[in-house]
Amino acid sequence: MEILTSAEMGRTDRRAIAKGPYDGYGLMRNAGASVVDEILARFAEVHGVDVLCGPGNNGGDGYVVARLLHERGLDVRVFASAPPRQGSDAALAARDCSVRPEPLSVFRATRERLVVDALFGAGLSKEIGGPEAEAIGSTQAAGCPVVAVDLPSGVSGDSGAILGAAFSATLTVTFFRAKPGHFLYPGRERCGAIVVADIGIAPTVIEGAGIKLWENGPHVWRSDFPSPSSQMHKYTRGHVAVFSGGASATGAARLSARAVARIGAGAVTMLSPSSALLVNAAHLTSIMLQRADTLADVETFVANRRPAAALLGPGFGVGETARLFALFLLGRRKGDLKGVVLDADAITSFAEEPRSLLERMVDGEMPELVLTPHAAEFERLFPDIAADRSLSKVERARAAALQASAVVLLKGADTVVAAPDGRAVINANGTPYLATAGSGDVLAGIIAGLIAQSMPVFEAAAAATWLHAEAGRLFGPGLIAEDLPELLPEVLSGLLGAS
Ligand SMILES: NC(=O)C1=CN([C@@H]2O[C@H](COP(=O)(O)OP(=O)(O)OC[C@H]3O[C@@H](n4cnc5c(N)ncnc54)[C@H](O)[C@@H]3O)[C@@H](O)[C@H]2O)[C@@H](O)CC1
Ligand SMILES: [K+]
Repeated sequence: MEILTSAEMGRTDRRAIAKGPYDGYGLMRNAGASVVDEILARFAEVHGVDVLCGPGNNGGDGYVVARLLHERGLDVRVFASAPPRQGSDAALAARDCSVRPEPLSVFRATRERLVVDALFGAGLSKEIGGPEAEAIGSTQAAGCPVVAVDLPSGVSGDSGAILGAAFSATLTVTFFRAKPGHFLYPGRERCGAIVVADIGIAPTVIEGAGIKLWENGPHVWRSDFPSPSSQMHKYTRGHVAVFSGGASATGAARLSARAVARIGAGAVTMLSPSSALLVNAAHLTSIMLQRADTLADVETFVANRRPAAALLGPGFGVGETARLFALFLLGRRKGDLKGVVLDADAITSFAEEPRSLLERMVDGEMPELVLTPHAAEFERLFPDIAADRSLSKVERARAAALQASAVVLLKGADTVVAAPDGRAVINANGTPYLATAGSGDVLAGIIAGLIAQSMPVFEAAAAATWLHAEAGRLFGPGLIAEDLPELLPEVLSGLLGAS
């Protein structure tokens, strides 16, 4: 489940070759064979295949595919953009392929034939132009199925960015492990279905290689996931403070509070300004309500009731009060308050003076901080990182996490969660139905609820992202944010086993 950058994959290939049993050409033959297996399984009705080969090892994989399909009696044509470098594995693969290559410039896609894209993979180093761009255009116009070898050519394996132009594949077969570009947009939508094929590289080859990026899923955080024991009472199951906005903006915090409760925290207190007490009281049942207008009110509450986690931001309003409350919470000791989740308005409140937030960590004894920005909020808090177009979404989240000594959850269809120590996950189980008002408030509540139950913060944020997306998928069309907390029990049953 690790995700490897191009450089990490290159090192892995070299290490695997050094360890054996496969040499470079052996791995290439396995790679080509795995692509052929997928083609035969999924495109049984196709009789004509056009294999487009680039000059590097991605093209080498293409020659293997062409040879194997030709040996099975399919009508195969090969179009090469340039010959492989002499002495390379790709040159061996081209030598062993009896289909004579034609120049890429004569290639015209037709609707009936399958295109195998083996122009560029991990080695894509500049914008695509010339005959390669024309081949992409012709394929797109024909609307024929496309199987991409390793990556759709034009998609950066490291960032998912499109360099000039890119194929839109029906299927992408990649090798050993997925790459960031398979999960990060816009690359992700160019990949079609993704198959990660075993090409004979032992998983032990990456042990000790310092891989710190994973596809998000229970394998990353399941062992830290809370499960209540019979000795617990409600406060040892975690008490969360959720801050409400004013009288006309209380819904967001109530959505958060509901999610905190549903994810298993033992108790939730809504801290509400006087102006909103009646509105909140009218809508809350098991969730406790406490008046909190001033910092003194919050101080008294925290001292007396000692919440394990706090969530500030949803519907709260942007301004001085949010900054004051946030900095007070972050100034506690970790022994008293495990973590603080700052979302939405609480993030925007620091846009004018981010330093007070980003430099708050004076020692490791302070509460952990989780920031949950969407792209615009991220840009407000981390303008320099957001402006650096050379960084992938994973690198942006990591840089921000390091700068803020916080777990940063950078939202989107490809949400990334990063920790200050460089660990990161990309989430891939989302659904477009999650893009609905209040969805983020629920997510923030799930995170706070898990932190209160003593889950480490990075794992809590990653787990919350995955559970939230599972709930969204479970509901499907017609989803509104109110549905999400109510679906958590079913998602949790699936995760924990209904016992
Ligand atoms: N032993 C290995 O290392 C293995 C590698 N494999 C394949 O090898 C691929 C990586 O091979 P390479 O590192 O040779 O890289 P690629 O084959 O992806 O591309 C490198 C070549 O393309 C040229 N190039 C890059 N961008 C270009 C552009 N925009 N326009 C024109 N030319 C451009 C480069 O100058 C270089 O000649 C993987 O994606 C995978 O498909 C697999 O065969 C498995 C084993
Ligand atoms: K490719």
